[in-house]
Amino acid sequence: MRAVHFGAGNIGRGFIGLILSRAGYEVVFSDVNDTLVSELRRRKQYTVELANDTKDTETVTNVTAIDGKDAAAVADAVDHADLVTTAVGVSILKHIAAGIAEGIKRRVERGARPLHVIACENAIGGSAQLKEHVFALLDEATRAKAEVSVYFPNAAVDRIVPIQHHEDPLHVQVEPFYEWVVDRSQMAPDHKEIEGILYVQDLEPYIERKLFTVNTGHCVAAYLGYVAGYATIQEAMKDGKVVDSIQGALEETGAVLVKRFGLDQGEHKKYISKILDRFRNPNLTDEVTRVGRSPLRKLSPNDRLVRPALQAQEYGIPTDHLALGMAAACKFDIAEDPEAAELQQVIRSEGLGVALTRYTSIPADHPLHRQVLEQYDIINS
Ligand SMILES: NC(=O)c1ccc[n+]([C@@H]2O[C@H](COP(=O)([O-])OP(=O)(O)OC[C@H]3O[C@@H](n4cnc5c(N)ncnc54)[C@H](O)[C@@H]3O)[C@@H](O)[C@H]2O)c1
Ligand SMILES: O=P(O)(O)OC[C@@H](O)[C@@H](O)[C@H](O)[C@H](O)CO
Repeated sequence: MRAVHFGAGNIGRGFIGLILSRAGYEVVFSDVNDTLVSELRRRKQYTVELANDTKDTETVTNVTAIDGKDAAAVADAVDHADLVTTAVGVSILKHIAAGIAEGIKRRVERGARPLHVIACENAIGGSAQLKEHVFALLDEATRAKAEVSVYFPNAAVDRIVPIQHHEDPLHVQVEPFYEWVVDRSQMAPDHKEIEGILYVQDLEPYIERKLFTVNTGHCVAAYLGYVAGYATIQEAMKDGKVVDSIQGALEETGAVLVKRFGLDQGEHKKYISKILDRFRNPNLTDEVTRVGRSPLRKLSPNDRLVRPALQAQEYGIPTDHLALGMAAACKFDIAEDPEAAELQQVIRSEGLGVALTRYTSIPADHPLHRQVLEQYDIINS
């Protein structure tokens, strides 16, 4: 069994590759980072260390890599894969679509077995987005055949994996917790189950609970942490004021989630508290620049701040803390982050109100828009 995984980065090596290798797959990573590719090809294994007191370490074996820039190699790998997964970043999905499309074309021509393609990105409908990019590149006849032989089940993935700073470029330190949930209703009827994946009939509550709790809380920690001058999430979590704001934001998203999905309030409270403990993990060093990265994506209408805030507004649930998170995102001034640089440039040249409407799609006359401007003024005062 061979899995082709796009993205040999932090979550690719530290989570997806590990689970697939444990389940008996040969894992072929496709990446554009030459060092990662050549080291994976040479050593065919790497180590994953848990961020616990005993630093438990596991060797992940039966792995190799191909150069993601080599279109022929990528298409060939997809053609001969039993499973395709990705963890490249949702905005990169369009760049890997051509290789996947070419591989699918060849599979369809030779009548290959059904294939699952699972995007393991932080987004609602990540695999569906990838499917759209891929199918746009197929001719009508191939599309019709792929429609019944290539499945793109959506997924939710949860494991905190910071930027790595080790001498060994393949070694990766991860938090002990993990959760990988896949939408069974979008899979081939006779699909094989992989140990380590939770298959569910309806992914919506899982992905929204994850994105609007773990990722909402995380980005509020990163943006407020940045504003307060902290370099890491762990430092920010020692500031009671920052923690109160995260807690407030998660109470707001929590009220939405409880209402939307009928979650048990007490259970959800425990879920929030477990997540705050994960952020505090003293064995991790997770930079606010990583967790806050790509603020335009994080401020986009379907992402972790705006979507739950708009839902909260509809339900009459307060949104002060989510608005504070959005305002703090607008203060995230990291020159090396192209989205942060763009946001700052637009705020400087056209003003916060214009920037906010452009990137969040919140109309200027919406109460949430006003609330974000107010919170921004409070931060500045
Ligand atoms: N790190 C985490 O804690 C975490 C947890 C859950 C989900 N995620 C999600 O997983 C995805 C990856 O995040 P990450 O933290 O591992 O990022 P990362 O930057 O460590 O890894 C991304 C990898 O993709 C590679 N890549 C870029 N363009 C490519 C291309 N065209 N073809 C093949 N590979 C390409 C990069 O070289 C890099 O190695 C994101 O969507 C992120 O939201 C991350
Ligand atoms: O990967 P992003 O940029 O969508 O979000 C940054 C972090 O919040 C994220 O990577 C978390 O560490 C992860 O989602 C935990 O499961």
